[in-house]
Amino acid sequence: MIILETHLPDLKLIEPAVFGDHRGFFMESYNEKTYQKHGIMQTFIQDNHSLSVEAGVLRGLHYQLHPQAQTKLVRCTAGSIYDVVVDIRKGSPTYGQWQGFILSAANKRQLLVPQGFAHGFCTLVPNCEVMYKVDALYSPDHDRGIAWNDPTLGIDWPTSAPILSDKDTKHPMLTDAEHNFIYKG
Ligand SMILES: Cc1cn([C@H]2C[C@H](O)[C@@H](COP(=O)(O)OP(=O)(O)O[C@H]3O[C@@H](C)C(=O)[C@@H](O)[C@H]3O)O2)c(=O)[nH]c1=O
Repeated sequence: MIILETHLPDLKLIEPAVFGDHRGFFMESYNEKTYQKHGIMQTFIQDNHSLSVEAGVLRGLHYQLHPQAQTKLVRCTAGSIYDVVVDIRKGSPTYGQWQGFILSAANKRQLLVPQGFAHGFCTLVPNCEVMYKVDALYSPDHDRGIAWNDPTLGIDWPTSAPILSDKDTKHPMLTDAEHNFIYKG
């Protein structure tokens, strides 16, 4: 397993070890001891799985407030997505900056999205399945979002006319969004 550093502090891109043979492949998608050896100390307590049927489905940008803030370990197990995170930690040297990554069933890359980041993705092909572990339970009362098309963020999404949930059409811009994350350095 290899950890690739990113432009945003604490955000990690992970390339798991994949053992291919004539049958296909085997990989550990999570191993507590191995991940802890690489500094990923979170205790994951919920697994999520979504299917997006069409290309151009955009889910995001989402986060949960403290005390239900979530670290997410995200991967794409079918198809290919453009996965985007935005640093919304007050005092962070990269506050308001975003970075995007292609996660796919083929590249098997995982993104460790720390607490204090808004997260979203856009599907690049039909029938994308995304699976992710989180270290705090889902809490609708703490669930928040930022507009995917906030012009101050300027995210370069693969489409300008995505397929959205009703909820995702109504999020505020970052400057108006409620967020209570502090960058700890
Ligand atoms: C996120 C979530 C949703 N739900 C329910 C609420 C709702 O009825 C239905 C669909 O929820 P949503 O529309 O919020 O699903 P979705 O838009 O896929 O939300 C997800 O988007 C990505 C980008 C993330 O980062 C995730 O943390 C999560 O926010 O599933 C749960 O029961 N548990 C959960 O953990």
